[in-house]
Amino acid sequence: MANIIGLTGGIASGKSTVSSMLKSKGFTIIDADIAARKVVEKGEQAYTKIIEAFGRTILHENGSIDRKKLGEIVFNDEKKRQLLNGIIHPEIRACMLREKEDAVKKGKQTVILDIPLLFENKLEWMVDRTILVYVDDHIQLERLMLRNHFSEQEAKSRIQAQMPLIKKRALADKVINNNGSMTNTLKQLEQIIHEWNLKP
Ligand SMILES: CC(C)(COP(=O)(O)OP(=O)(O)OC[C@H]1O[C@@H](n2cnc3c(N)ncnc32)[C@H](O)[C@@H]1O)[C@@H](O)C(=O)NCCC(=O)NCCS
Ligand SMILES: Nc1ncnc2c1ncn2[C@@H]1O[C@H](COP(=O)(O)OP(=O)(O)OP(=O)(O)O)[C@@H](O)[C@H]1O
Repeated sequence: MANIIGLTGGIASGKSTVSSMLKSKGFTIIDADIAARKVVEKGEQAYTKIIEAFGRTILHENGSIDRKKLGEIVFNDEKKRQLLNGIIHPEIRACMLREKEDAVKKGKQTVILDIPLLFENKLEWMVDRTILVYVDDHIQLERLMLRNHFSEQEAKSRIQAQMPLIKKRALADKVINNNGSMTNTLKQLEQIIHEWNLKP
């Protein structure tokens, strides 16, 4: 039986950083943000539904979805965000479950599902155990502004679209505190791998 681990956190809390560490140890990662990009490629079902719902003004000239434009709309309007979520989330889940099954069939002993909205969307059923990558609010805000070149307002509207990390802490099986150095984060991750006896 493979171990299915849910890796979650908040925007810019450090999930990709932790998932890179896991990848370099040979673990298989299935990333919801990557699935979200695949399922909206030109010609996919969700692509057509998004145009029907949001109009052609959210497209680049080449017909692909302008993520910056769509992001500005949905992170400033909860109803529109829910409209997008309703279109895209079922497709993301189906895509991730297919990839997970493929990995299990290939004999992987552990499969990591990196899902930012795992707790918001009550997706605990998809995984056996959960790891939360946590940071304090002010560090999350700083790192998000720095990484995405967002204004404070832009960063806050994205953070506020998610369940506060402090609430997620209470729901996770393990918490990695990513306030400190990457080395410190790696140490905490290695402790969990050891404790849960995870093998790629
Ligand atoms: C709105 C979109 C086009 C913005 O694209 P952009 O390239 O700027 O951001 P990206 O997709 O890399 O997401 C970055 C982070 O934003 C957060 N986020 C994205 N979508 C949402 C959402 N609907 N609600 C809350 N947080 C979200 C996540 O923490 C994610 O890791 C895109 O995020 C999207 O299609 N979102 C809907 C799908 C979704 O919920 N994805 C999250 C993973 S399930
Ligand atoms: N321990 C750390 N010390 C300093 N900077 C860090 C640390 N961990 C992550 N970062 C930086 O913070 C930013 C956010 O980290 P990362 O991209 O891993 O978060 P994420 O949770 O995957 O974000 P998102 O879900 O929004 O893509 C990145 O620029 C990353 O390099």
